[in-house]
Amino acid sequence: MAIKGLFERFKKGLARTAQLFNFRTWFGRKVDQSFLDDLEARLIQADVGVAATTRIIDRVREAFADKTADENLVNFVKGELKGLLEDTTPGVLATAAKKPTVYLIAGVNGSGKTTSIAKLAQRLKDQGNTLVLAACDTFRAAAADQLEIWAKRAGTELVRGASGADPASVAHDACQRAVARGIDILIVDTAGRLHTQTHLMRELEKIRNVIQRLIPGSPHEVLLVLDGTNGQNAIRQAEVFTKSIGCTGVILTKLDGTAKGGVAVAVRQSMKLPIKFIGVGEGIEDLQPFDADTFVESLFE
Ligand SMILES: Nc1nc2c(ncn2[C@@H]2O[C@H](COP(=O)(O)OP(=O)(O)OP(=O)(O)O)[C@@H](O)[C@H]2O)c(=O)[nH]1
Repeated sequence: MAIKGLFERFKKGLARTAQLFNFRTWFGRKVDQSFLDDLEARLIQADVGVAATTRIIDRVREAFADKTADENLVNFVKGELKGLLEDTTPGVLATAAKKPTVYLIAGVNGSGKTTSIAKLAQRLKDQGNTLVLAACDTFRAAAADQLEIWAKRAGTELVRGASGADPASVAHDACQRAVARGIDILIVDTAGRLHTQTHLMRELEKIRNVIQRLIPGSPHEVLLVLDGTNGQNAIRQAEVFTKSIGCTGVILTKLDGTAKGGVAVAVRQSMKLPIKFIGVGEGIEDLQPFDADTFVESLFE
């Protein structure tokens, strides 16, 4: 997508968070303690996180104490946010030297996991890849049904098990099928809720081990889907999942429904996980490669 189109989409999707970054009304104010307190409150409200907020406030104090707030200050804050996001390669996912490439997708129920997989599958298919989707949430038949609908729509194959089947066995079948058919990419959906967290994490580890055994060097990405509207709670989820299955990146969803879009900074800072994609709407085209520059610029529009 052209940069302008991407920018417009980000801008529309991030409009609620952007309301908090409308600092132009503050132009002409003196950068004193009261100004810094107001700036701090906005950053915290946007869920940028305490550590990142403190750093930004300290840096603004250093550079602008007793000056007058103007465009330079806005550009300075933009620069700080971009720096904290440490973006490297927007939306780029690792690929296998020898196919299939495997992406394992995790996240709690309702985070937007299935929808994100559908959007990602469509994107990868449009790029000319062949795909297999594996529905490893065998506890909730509805989850596999939903994925099946999306798979049909995207014209990709789906592997699913009987209700209550061992999720690792579904992963096993999907790996075998992907290898046998010379498929480019296998995307593995997993359950997000079991009766205990320990059980859930153990199941995820088991799936991961099966994939690793059948397709050496995989999974090439373990993507954690986090609901942006959860703000700081998303960080806690990220900690639990990362500890258990070692995530490599994040898909941050539902940023269009929240003023807490600053959580992208908090996730990047506290978890050191790159944000690969963001969800800025329910449409299939609303999963966009995360780009720190575009993200920050659209917050200040
Ligand atoms: N506004 C908005 N809605 C989204 C976005 N991503 C997902 N959703 C919606 O969030 C709801 C939950 O998404 P699912 O994909 O079903 O979530 P899940 O994590 O797979 O949850 P289960 O299906 O319960 O396992 C759906 O109504 C999606 O349309 C987004 O970026 N923006």
